[in-house]
Amino acid sequence: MSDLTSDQLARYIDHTLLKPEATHADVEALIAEAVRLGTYSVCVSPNMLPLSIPEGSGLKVAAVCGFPSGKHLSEVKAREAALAVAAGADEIDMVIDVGAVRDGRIADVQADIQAVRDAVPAPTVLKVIIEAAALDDAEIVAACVAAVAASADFVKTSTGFHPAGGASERAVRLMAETVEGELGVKASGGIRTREDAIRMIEAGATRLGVSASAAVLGEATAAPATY
Ligand SMILES: O=C[C@H](O)COP(=O)(O)O
Repeated sequence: MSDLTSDQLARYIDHTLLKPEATHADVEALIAEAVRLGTYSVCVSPNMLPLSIPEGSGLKVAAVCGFPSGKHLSEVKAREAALAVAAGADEIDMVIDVGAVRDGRIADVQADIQAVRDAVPAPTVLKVIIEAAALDDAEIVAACVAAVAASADFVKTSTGFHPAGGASERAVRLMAETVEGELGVKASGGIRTREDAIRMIEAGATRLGVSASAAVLGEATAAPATY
């Protein structure tokens, strides 16, 4: 994997801007940078949709849902996801109720994911953010099993906003082992360098959520994550 070209690495990346203070001008700049870098998609907050994606660019649009706490009612998440798809989202990155996993209420977690899945069926891609840094190994496995059972398309490590931290190789490896190729694995949160990105892919990530994409693709340097 260390011999991936920057173009190949870019195709793993959801170029992400989820800061509360983001403006429409910031999102326009994100799109322009994504097209220039050749990333797979842009990932934005749902109220920034619809986006003006340059024709012929092939750039996909991802929107988050229940972000960042996951403590929204399932009906609210489902509606939020459906509205985002109606406004042009190809992919939905939803946050689960992390506390429900820690309570052992896995049936509730599965039902929450299923509510969103039912609201945005295929071909919309559904990613399930489990906030792995806030879970122990058994909880990570349980959350991934719930995502598989609810027919999600990806499990995703992190929102990038949790004080416990972002993606770790250990969590990515455990998530990849659990979903056994049935679902994709998205590593996100704290990926700041090409080396970080390659480590995540080698651990089993099939997609990366990155705000510092220019740095990861060798065009700049990024400040380290401050978890
Ligand atoms: O998935 C999205 C994350 O918010 C990206 O986190 P980051 O800003 O640490 O790259």
